[in-house]
Amino acid sequence: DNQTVQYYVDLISEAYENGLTYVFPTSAYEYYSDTIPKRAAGSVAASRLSEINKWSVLVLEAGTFWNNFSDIPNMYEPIAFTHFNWEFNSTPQTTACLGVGGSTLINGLVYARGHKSDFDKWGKVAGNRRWSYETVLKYFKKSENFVYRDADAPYEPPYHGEGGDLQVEYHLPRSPQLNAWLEANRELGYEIVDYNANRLGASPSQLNTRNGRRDDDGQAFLRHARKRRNLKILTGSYVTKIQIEKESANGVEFTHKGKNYYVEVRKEVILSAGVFGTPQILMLSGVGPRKHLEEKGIEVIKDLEVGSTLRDNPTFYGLNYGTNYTEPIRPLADYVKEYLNGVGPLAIPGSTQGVGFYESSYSKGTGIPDIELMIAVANATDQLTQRYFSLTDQTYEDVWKYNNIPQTFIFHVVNLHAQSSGSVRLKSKNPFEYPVINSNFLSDPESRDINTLYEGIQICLKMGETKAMKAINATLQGGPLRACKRYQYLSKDYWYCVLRQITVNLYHPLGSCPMGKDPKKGAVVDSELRVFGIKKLRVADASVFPFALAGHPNAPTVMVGEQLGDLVKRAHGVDGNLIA
Ligand SMILES: Cc1cc2nc3c(=O)[nH]c(=O)nc-3n(C[C@H](O)[C@H](O)[C@H](O)COP(=O)(O)OP(=O)(O)OC[C@H]3O[C@@H](n4cnc5c(N)ncnc54)[C@H](O)[C@@H]3O)c2cc1C
Repeated sequence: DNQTVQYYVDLISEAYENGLTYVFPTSAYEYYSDTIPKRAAGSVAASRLSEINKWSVLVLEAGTFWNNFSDIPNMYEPIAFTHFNWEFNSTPQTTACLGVGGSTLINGLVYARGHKSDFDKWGKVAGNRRWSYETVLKYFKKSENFVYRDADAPYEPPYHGEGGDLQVEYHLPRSPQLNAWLEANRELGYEIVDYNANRLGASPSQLNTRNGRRDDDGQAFLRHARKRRNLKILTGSYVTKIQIEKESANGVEFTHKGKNYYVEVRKEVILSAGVFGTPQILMLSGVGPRKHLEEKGIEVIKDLEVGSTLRDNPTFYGLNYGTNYTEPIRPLADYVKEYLNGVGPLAIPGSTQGVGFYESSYSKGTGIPDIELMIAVANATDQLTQRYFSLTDQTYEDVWKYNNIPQTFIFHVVNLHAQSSGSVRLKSKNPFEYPVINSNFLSDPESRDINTLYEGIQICLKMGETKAMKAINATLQGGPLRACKRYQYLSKDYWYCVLRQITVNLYHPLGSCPMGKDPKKGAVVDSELRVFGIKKLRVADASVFPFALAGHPNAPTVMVGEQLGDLVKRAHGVDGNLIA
């Protein structure tokens, strides 16, 4: 009805307005309260463990539950300027000029699991076949509810699940730019494929939406489970330490509404605080690199390489194309009505309409993608974009400011298997200080990371030359970037300079507590997600990934949560209904 439409119009208008002046927190002191959303692996773990009704499960989460605003997928940028965002930042980068961090923002909802070869490698690194493709596919399918609502889109049923908690669907409708891009792919010999079936090629995006509304992991896995009497979710609870005695996790210290509490654990502590929160809590608890902990005055309980690796998918956002197609700009109320019917631009986060997976020269002929391209269409750039990526005024002016937004689309070039690795360290032993995050992008000695991104740019430029793209008069916009004016515009040197200026993360941090066989070689958890040398303590989140995958991390994080459920059940004598 009109009242509902107006409610959403106000919600969205206010968010855009507030975004321009919102002041970011710089520590959990200023910020931590009843405000941050819960998500990902922790939600899956809580859901699966509370299935056993004689077990009591307590979830400690710093934030709160989802709301009507977080449900709107394309509030992707504005929501970064609200209490939903921790706003972790990387240290200034020497190798890539932008070092935007950011963790528990509301995500881009692209459902892309990674390639089967990633998981077969993971199984080897872990020394356990439960992480190999054959097994993880069963977990992916268990979680998934694939709803096929675009009959023209590719779909390979053997790779998808139905009836699981997390919905996956294609967005509707497709834009003319997306169709032109899919056609450009065909012209260049790339197929239109179901990319979750381990294929190279392009497709409209598969998204975690439920009839156009965000289906975040909290809602997906706890919508029903939170009604269970043996599951208690205590929001606004900031975990400061795990109490470890005699190499065993006995309980958890946390702050709730200004008071400190200690909860004793009967079975196990499951740490799912994410790629920055998990290593921070472990180190505060005495589990981490000896030298670093001693420097911070923390008693060392277990010397492990916690936070010594940090990976992401470095991404180049700077390829904007103008076209002769003008996306009609309609009143916001129209878009809201579409959204309430499950379709339209508000239902597509970051306007990411299409994604494609490609080989660089490093992976040529293997069938394993290491480049991803994403196409975002009109409405995806504005002044919030500048704040979102912390772009300098000059870079913003050179690349974005003068584009005619309704005629523009953008290619994002993603390096899937980045070699560079950064770190997560404590600023101090004060648990409310944010950790020190160093992304360390484009730092690999062989320059493979930047070379791969450059090859991705070349694929985009070729796409821009296809008949399909010429038919909409696709023309590269913006530039030359003044910071790179010493190089000939569009030369190889120019692009390398641009890449060092505006490569940022894709908010896909992972791997700060990696799984492996040998703690002496940097592994923090074993193949059953147990922290080496500490009893009753497991980690279940994206920090356990051993390396970056050829996909987006949420689907594999959910898979980790599913594995956790089965591992804990088996360890405590529940055998029925387990996958592995
Ligand atoms: C902007 C953005 C876009 C993204 N786009 C995509 C995408 O399109 N597709 C995709 O697959 N992935 C995407 N991701 C990544 C994906 O969302 C994450 O990989 C995934 O959510 C990681 O889950 P996690 O369980 O490891 O941690 P998180 O989701 O970070 O969850 C950790 C939880 O722990 C809580 N916490 C942390 N510290 C404490 C503490 N001390 N006490 C209490 N609670 C604490 C946090 O509040 C949070 O709720 C994106 C992420 C962002 C930020």
